[in-house]
Amino acid sequence: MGVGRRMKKQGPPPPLDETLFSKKRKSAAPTNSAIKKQKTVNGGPKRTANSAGKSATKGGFKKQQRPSKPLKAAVVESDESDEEADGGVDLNGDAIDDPDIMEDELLGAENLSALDDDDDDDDDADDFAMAPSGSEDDSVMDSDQEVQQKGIWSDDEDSDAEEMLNAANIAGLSQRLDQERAQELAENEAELAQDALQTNIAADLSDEDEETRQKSLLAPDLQMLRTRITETVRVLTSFKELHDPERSRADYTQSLLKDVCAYYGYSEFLAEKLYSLFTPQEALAFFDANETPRPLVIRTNTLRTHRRDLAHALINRGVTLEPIGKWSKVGLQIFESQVPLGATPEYLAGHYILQAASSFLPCIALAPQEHERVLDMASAPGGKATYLAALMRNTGCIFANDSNKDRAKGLIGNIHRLGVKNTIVCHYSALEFPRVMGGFDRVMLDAPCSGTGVIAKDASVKTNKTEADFLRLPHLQKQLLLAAIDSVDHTSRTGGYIVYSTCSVTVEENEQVVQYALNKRPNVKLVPAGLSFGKEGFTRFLSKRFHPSMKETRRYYPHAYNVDGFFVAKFKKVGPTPANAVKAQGSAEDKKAQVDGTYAENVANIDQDAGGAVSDALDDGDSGVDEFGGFDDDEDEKYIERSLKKQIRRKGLDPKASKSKAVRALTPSGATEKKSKQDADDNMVVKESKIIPQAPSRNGVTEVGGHTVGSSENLKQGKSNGSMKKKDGAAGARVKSKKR
Ligand SMILES: C[S@@+](CC[C@H](N)C(=O)[O-])C[C@H]1O[C@@H](n2cnc3c(N)ncnc32)[C@H](O)[C@@H]1O
Repeated sequence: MGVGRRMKKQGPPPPLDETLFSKKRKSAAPTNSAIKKQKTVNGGPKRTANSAGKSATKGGFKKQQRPSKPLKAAVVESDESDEEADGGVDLNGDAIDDPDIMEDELLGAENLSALDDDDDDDDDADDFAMAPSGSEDDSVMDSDQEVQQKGIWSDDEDSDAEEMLNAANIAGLSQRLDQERAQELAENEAELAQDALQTNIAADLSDEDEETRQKSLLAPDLQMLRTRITETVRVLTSFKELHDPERSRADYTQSLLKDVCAYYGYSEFLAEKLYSLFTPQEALAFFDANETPRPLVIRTNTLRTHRRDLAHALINRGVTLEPIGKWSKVGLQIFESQVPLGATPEYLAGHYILQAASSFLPCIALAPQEHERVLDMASAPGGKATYLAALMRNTGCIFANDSNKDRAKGLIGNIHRLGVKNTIVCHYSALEFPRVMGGFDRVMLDAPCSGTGVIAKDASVKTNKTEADFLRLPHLQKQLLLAAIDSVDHTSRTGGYIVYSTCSVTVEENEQVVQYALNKRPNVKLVPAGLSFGKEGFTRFLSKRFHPSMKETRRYYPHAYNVDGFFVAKFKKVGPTPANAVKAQGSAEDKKAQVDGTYAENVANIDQDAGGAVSDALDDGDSGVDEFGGFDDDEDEKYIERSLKKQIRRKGLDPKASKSKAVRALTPSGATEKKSKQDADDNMVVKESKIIPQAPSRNGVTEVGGHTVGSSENLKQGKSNGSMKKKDGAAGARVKSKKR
């Protein structure tokens, strides 16, 4: 520890021995020689300050000399000296106003008592020097006296000094003191550095664990991390040529993910999840893009103005802008603005709304027509609902629903400001549709999601999403999507469409949800979203396989299009809702689970319920399954054959040898149908939390992240095989009696 700190911590000076100063006090300022002498005494211990004991001389001297006010006036230039002098005054009973001084005093008092307890301390000399001169301990006095003899002026010196002191040499002296002060500080620094070094040496740097621990305490070297990330990505991209033979791809990937977490601040869990969506190079671009905000975009409200007029008005206010691209006739990208865009007269008059470009996409995909009846299931704060109203030119009727009443208030504000007149706001849980209302021409489900597409807007997503979120959210999304599908009127002359969107890029919240809906509602199919750009949805992801039509869905990434990450899927409802499907939605269990947050735990159970409900509908062979129309028998045949071959292979038989059998299986003979029934039942087991080995489904939608579920194939079987009714006798009976 440096001299300066030691001196501070040594505490307040002892009470003055007035006999030593009585004459000085009366005299004028100390003479130059007196000051010189003092500095000599001060300087000595400073230069040998590395030794703790030696600093005692300095301490003893300083503390005793400072209270002499003339000396202070003439000599004391440094803050430290000031403090110490004041401290001395304070200890003698003067009032303390300066909290720093108070702290010094307290520290000093502590140190004094500590030193009292520690007779063996090297600093004994200090203690003694600091001790009141009236101490009874002779040895203490000796030590103290020695110091005093060095530091205290004699009367002769005093008078010499007085003669020599003048204004000029005070200035010179002051300068020298400054230099000495600077030197002292430098020495202190050096001593501190030395101390720190010694501490490190004592910590045994050779110990690897300790080294790692020390490293982890340091701020990451971002430049080094960045270089390593780039280098690892380079190796992973050309692995064969560039990899170190000692290291596997998994090694490189693990080290890359670790660096990504340190560099960008992701949890390991999320970094891995997002990384798995891309090639290493693209993943890096994605992570980078999440570090910069997307362009600010406004949507022209065509219910109030035209984009050109709005652009002129804003340019006149000092806004630099341009159209966002050919794909939108209403978007304007803002580059610079002299005015707050949320408070311009045009904004207040409802000529535009601040809306991310990617959030236009689901509305363009839904493409509502004038005079239609549209449901926006989760609509607050209304960016999309008000766009739908504009696309419909304020005709027809939009039900803008959101379960969150507070958010619905914001929605109402936007509806008023933008002059929307065809919209009714409600706040049900969307799970309650279509029991609340159904028969819509189109339904928009912009689902609540994890927000992995908008990390640039909300960096907390990097760390606050857990595995439970990716069970809970997809479960809710699946149930909401079934509700959306069931709320549409498949006989709508102009519509019959559902758009599902999220601002997340994870497969769990997108393709898996869509696949679930395809499996549970064979009366819908994916159709082109009508969007001029965007990447195709995954038809396979890791070990998962999705329906080929998944390529009709669209993915948006910040690094690819400079828009928020988004997902859009468009369905066409081609058949009626299964008879018992509505029962599955908004069930008592669903609501309870939603309220008490037990979705994750109940996922398997609830899903089975839902599966049961679907199978109810499927079971009834006579319940007009044909109404589910839109199935392609030829296409199904292909899948059925493939599935049967797989089964044969699993049994250890040669599928080629058994080809005739497999082909026979395609004919609806009783035996094969029974087997098929068994497969269908197996496939109805839906458990998200477990991967259950299952027989493949036979509509081409084989395994979906460990689920296998009912399919169009089941429907046909249900029709031709009355035994399926047994699965839910009650449901079957009910539909049957209705038919009769
Ligand atoms: C992504 S935001 C919707 C944004 C909105 N579509 C827009 O463009 O302004 C998701 C919304 O879903 C709502 N939500 C969550 N769970 C819901 C449920 N069970 N039923 C209805 N709305 C729900 C949330 O309150 C939230 O406002």
